[in-house]
Amino acid sequence: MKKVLSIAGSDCSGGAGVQADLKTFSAHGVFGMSVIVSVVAENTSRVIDIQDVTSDMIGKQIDAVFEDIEVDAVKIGMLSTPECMKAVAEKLLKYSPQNVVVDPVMYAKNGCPLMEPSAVDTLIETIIPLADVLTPNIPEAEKIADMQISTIANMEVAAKKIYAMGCKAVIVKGGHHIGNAIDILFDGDRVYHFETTRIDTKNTHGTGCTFSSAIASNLAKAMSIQDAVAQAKAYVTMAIEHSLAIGNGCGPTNHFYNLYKYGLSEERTGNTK
Ligand SMILES: Nc1ncnc2c1ncn2[C@@H]1O[C@H](COP(=O)(O)OP(=O)(O)OP(=O)(O)O)[C@@H](O)[C@H]1O
Ligand SMILES: Cc1ncc(CO)c(N)n1
Repeated sequence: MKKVLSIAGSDCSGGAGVQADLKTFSAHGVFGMSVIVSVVAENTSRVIDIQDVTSDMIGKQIDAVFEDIEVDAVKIGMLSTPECMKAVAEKLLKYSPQNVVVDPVMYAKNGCPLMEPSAVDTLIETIIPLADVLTPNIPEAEKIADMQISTIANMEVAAKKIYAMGCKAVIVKGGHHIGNAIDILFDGDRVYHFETTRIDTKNTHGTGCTFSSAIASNLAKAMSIQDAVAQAKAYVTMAIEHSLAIGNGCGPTNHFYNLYKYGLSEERTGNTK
């Protein structure tokens, strides 16, 4: 069985962060592992508080995984401060895992900040160059590329600008745009569009975590980046289509529907060892 590690924040309400990542991994038939970088007291409506785990303890969790287990892909989510970023970057440089997907989380769906605004420079310097795939949403791409994005053409320019910062591929996600949900992938060579009709729901808490974890799972199974993104897009679309009206704010994506629909065939899990 392929093994995928999430390095991210904990969402106690279960819709985003490490919890969404582990649910996505299970639905993809890969073995999920987690390094908790921050404990977030949050729900579908608001973020109450953030407690970062110490750099030392972040490092020790990463050591614990890598000294014992072969990791096929890593998904990195919320890193709230430069200290958290440096702790993660140091260990990634040490272990140089394959298939690193970075979701540069800055805000929750309800608009609450999850990253210190001043940490963008450290993100660009230490984390982005380690990413095989970077998955910013539009507000995150605006901050990283330091430009406004209001059109698909702007999304393409931002993807190319961010690619030049040293990651191997960038997907600017269109969840925050109007009209169809269009994601733009730039792999240094070509621009690809992944488009679905927009689903009319407020229950989109954790869509970005779901999407990036699905990409990491697919890369672990040796798919090309293009195929990994195409299948992750299908996965997240279904998870939004069947999203759950849990809580009073933006409800979470639904992983069980995907599980039941596809089942866990040998072909789907990659192998049965
Ligand atoms: N209403 C929607 N209908 C269809 N697809 C959507 C919708 N909202 C988001 N998506 C898709 O979900 C994926 C995640 O994009 P999004 O921009 O929502 O991420 P995000 O803002 O980082 O999510 P979060 O911060 O809540 O984890 C993308 O593939 C995007 O196109
Ligand atoms: C812990 C955590 N990570 C990521 C997100 C983004 O949705 C969130 N709301 N909470």
